[in-house]
Amino acid sequence: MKKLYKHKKSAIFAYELAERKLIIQNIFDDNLEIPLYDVFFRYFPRKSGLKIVAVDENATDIIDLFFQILRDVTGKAYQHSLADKLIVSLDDKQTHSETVDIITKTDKTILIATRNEGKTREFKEMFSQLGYTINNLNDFPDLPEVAETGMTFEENARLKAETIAELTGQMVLADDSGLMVDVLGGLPGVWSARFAGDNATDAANNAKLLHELASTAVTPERRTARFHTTLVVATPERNSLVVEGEWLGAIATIPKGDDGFGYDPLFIDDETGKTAAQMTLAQKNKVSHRARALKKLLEKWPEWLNEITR
Ligand SMILES: O=c1[nH]c(=O)c2ncn([C@@H]3O[C@H](COP(=O)(O)OP(=O)(O)OP(=O)(O)O)[C@@H](O)[C@H]3O)c2[nH]1
Ligand SMILES: [Mg+2]
Repeated sequence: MKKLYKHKKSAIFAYELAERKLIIQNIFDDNLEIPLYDVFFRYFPRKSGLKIVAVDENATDIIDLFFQILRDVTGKAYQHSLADKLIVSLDDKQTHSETVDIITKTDKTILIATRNEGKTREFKEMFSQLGYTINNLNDFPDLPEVAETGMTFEENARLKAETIAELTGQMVLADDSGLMVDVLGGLPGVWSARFAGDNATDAANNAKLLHELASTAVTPERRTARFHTTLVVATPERNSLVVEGEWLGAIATIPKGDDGFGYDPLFIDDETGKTAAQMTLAQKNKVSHRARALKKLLEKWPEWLNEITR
């Protein structure tokens, strides 16, 4: 996509001015480019006038921003005023007078259907850059435990997201994830949290993993593994949005590093040779299975959100 515009103050970029449709994107960090659903709007003429969908931003700010972009992109000094109608003028002549239908969503909180504080910390860091506050199920002690009875990551992520969305009436994001070790035929997989038994600690799961690999006399080349995440976003009234992400690596022979959670001290990143627990939160959030899945989610988000607001 051709980059048309760089906003002077914010890290906002405009792409693709085709069919009178403008998509604004933001830069998530150095590597990840995502549609910024937070400053997302669509501009398309309809019989009844112009429809602008502004999500999670003040609608008039978005309109001001739109005209600033229009001026920069066209090089023309468009002016506008917004009262009952949106009036657009160029060189003191009125060029447009249209009724405006503005839909603004201001809820900047996302409920993550998890009790895992390690996952939550990662989501908080990723979403804070988009101005979102994250809650998890530990903030809602009255909500019931959702049993992970599925045989796949998607089934479990759907169970968590869709059950909690039904119960709360809110938009809910769920993550089902796990470690898949090749020589163990993909185990612990969906059973990663329970590998050493129900309510197992991270230390017990790690010890069990090392034991399994030791007993099969696994050579270093045969210790390949991947982390997998399936994310599901659900609302009571829509089909859920499902994406996944994977991170390739290998299992260490001894734990290394103090950061992260779960199997992080044993998971060696293919690219850097560091364990996930030797990375800072910001480093892990650039390459992890969860970050990759979230990037895909944010790419699909505007279109999916637009279906909801119709
Ligand atoms: O070292 C790790 N770094 C990670 O980045 C990671 N992501 C997932 N995992 C492991 O996989 C289980 C998920 O199981 P899971 O998706 O059912 O989550 P969970 O039961 O812990 O919480 P909830 O979200 O279900 O409430 C977790 O407990 C961890 O053992 C990870 N380990
Ligand atoms: Mg779980």
